[in-house]
This record gives sequence, C-alpha cells and structure tokens, in this order.
Amino acid sequence: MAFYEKDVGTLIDEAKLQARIRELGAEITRDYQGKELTLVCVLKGSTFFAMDLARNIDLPLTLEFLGVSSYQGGTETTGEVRITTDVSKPMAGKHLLVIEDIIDTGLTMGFLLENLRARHPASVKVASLLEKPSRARTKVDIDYKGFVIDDVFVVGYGLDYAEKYRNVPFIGVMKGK
Ligand SMILES: O=P(O)(O)OC[C@H]1O[C@H](OP(=O)(O)OP(=O)(O)O)[C@H](O)[C@@H]1O
Ligand code: HPA
Ligand SMILES: [Mg+2]
Repeated sequence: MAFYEKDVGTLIDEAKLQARIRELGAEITRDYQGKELTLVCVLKGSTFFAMDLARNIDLPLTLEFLGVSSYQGGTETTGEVRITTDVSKPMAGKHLLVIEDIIDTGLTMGFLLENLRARHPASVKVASLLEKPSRARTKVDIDYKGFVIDDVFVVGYGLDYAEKYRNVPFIGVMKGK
C-alpha cells in the first residue's frame, strides 16, 4: 500500500492528466512556431506539470524557475506572496509562458504577472494545470488551462499540504479535509 493511500483519494488520475498535457503541448507548439519560447516554472508546485508539459512541446525552449510562496503549509493563503528564488536571466524581450499548478485565489499569479511585466518581456502568457474559480479573489486569464475543479484542497503532482504529498502521482483530495 502506497504511503498516501489512507490520506488521499483520487480526483484526476494519471492517464487523464497526461492526455490533457499532450493536448496543451500540441496547442503551445502550434502557437509559438517561429518564436523563442521561455517557460517560467513557478516553484515548487508547478514542477511536475512543467516538466511533463515541456516534454510535449515540440519546439526549442528555455527553462527558467521562479520561486514564490504564500500558503506557508496551510490550506489558506496568507495573502502575502514572497519571491523565494528569482529567474537566472533578464526577461526583457522574451516570450514568457508562466507555468502554474493551480490558480486558486489568483493572488500568486496576479503578483507574478505584475512583477514579470515590469521586466518588459516581448509577451507573457499563462498555463495552469488547475483552476479553482469558486475561490477567485482577482481575475486571471489563463491561456492554457488543464482542468477546472471545485472548491476542494488538492494535493499531488506537485501540490502539497504542509510540504507533503507532492510526489503523489495524480491529483488527489485529502480525505477528511
Ligand atoms: O491562486 P493562489 O491562491 O495564490 O494559490 C496558488 C499558488 O499557491 C501554491 O503555491 P504555494 O504558495 O503553496 O507554494 P508552493 O508552490 O511552494 O507549494 C500554488 O503552487 C500556486 O503557486
Ligand atoms: O488546493 C490547493 N492545494 C495545494 N496547494 C494549493 N495552493 C493553492 N491552492 C491549493
Ligand atoms: Mg503549497
């Protein structure tokens, strides 16, 4: 029995995740033909999605990592988004695709978009595996969206509860939360 089985139930299984990621990869491949694409992977949650998505984009691309944190281990945002790791190169003139695991209240992406736009990139678009519209506190347009989910706290495939469960291989829900 896997370590998480008594705590985590399945919401979106691996096959469904990978099928949707293949579709998003194909769409991004079409849209960025002839452009130099930079994926901005938002640490830590987006890493699993970002790496699977990158494998499904049939274009040369650059990877950058940007760390932000606002949940501090709990199930509610602190409302204060902090950069924990910055990208390694100037973003001016680049075509940026920001990769997120989830847009929940939208506060993190709102902060990131404002921060990145101030660096004068050529373009900025957003890819998010999940969207939880019932909790939105600010409007974020998602250019490439995996799944819309209900108001449940999800874990797995990069998403954590108190830093745990990121390595659960599917999107799950905490039993009894
Ligand atoms: O739309 P919001 O309400 O802002 O929530 C979404 C953000 O919250 C999570 O990050 P978290 O701060 O937990 O850091 P982590 O990715 O390191 O877990 C998640 O990975 C998103 O970045
Ligand atoms: O539902 C969630 N699960 C894990 N981390 C999160 N960060 C925002 N929403 C969530
Ligand atoms: Mg988190």
